[in-house]
Amino acid sequence: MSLRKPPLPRLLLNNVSCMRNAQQILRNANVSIHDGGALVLTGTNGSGKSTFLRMLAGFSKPSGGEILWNGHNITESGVFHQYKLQLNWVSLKDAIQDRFTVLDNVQWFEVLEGSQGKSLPALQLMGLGRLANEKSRMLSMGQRKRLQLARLLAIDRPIWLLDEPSVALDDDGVKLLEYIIAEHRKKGGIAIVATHLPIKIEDAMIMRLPPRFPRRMTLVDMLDRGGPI
Ligand SMILES: Nc1ncnc2c1ncn2[C@@H]1O[C@H](COP(=O)(O)OP(=O)(O)OP(=O)(O)O)[C@@H](O)[C@H]1O
Repeated sequence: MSLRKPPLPRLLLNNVSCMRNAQQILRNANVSIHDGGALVLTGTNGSGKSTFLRMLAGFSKPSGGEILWNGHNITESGVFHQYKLQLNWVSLKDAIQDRFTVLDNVQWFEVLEGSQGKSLPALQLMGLGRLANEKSRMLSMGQRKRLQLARLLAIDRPIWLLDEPSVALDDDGVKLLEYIIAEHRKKGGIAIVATHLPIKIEDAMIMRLPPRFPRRMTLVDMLDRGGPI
């Protein structure tokens, strides 16, 4: 009989609670994420998905409990310094400089990371190869999102925090997103995805955040009932 201990989860949320504007978003959550794992956050608009991701990125502290990376609390300054280098973040703010080329907008991040040679292949995979030398202001919303996803590939960090990564993507774009998440996980990477759109992520843990406010009748309900507005 083996007495070997099971491996530590790479990320562990230990009894974590989270507040925003003095309102509870998350209460006593316990989640373990191992290498290759995925967590999908769902919930209505304003339920706190982005807030939760920001907390995981260390931009805010849990109001209770602790977030452990390799068993260490990420809010400790020595740990945070290492932890933040593991993260790759896609948010609705795309940090794209319109006057730079598409390639520059990826390469700049790659250079900061101290690597080279991955930006163009990443853009090609995301279907933007032929636009690489165009100014970024030429890009459509979906193409801007594809550029953000190319950055994920060019920088190649193990923990991906993706806030609504499929917004503005067409069907092919969503398939590419699903593909790169699956490939990232095969290499042992972790994907944490906040979304209210369906994205196929195999064997993902799903965490549904409760609505922050009691639901009142909305315009959509009134239209469904066919009643007067
Ligand atoms: N910059 C901010 N300052 C103060 N409060 C904020 C800020 N951004 C969001 N909030 C509040 O925090 C709550 C959670 O917002 P959050 O953006 O985390 O929700 P979400 O689930 O990601 O929403 P959505 O689906 O609309 O993107 C919201 O109800 C909002 O009122």
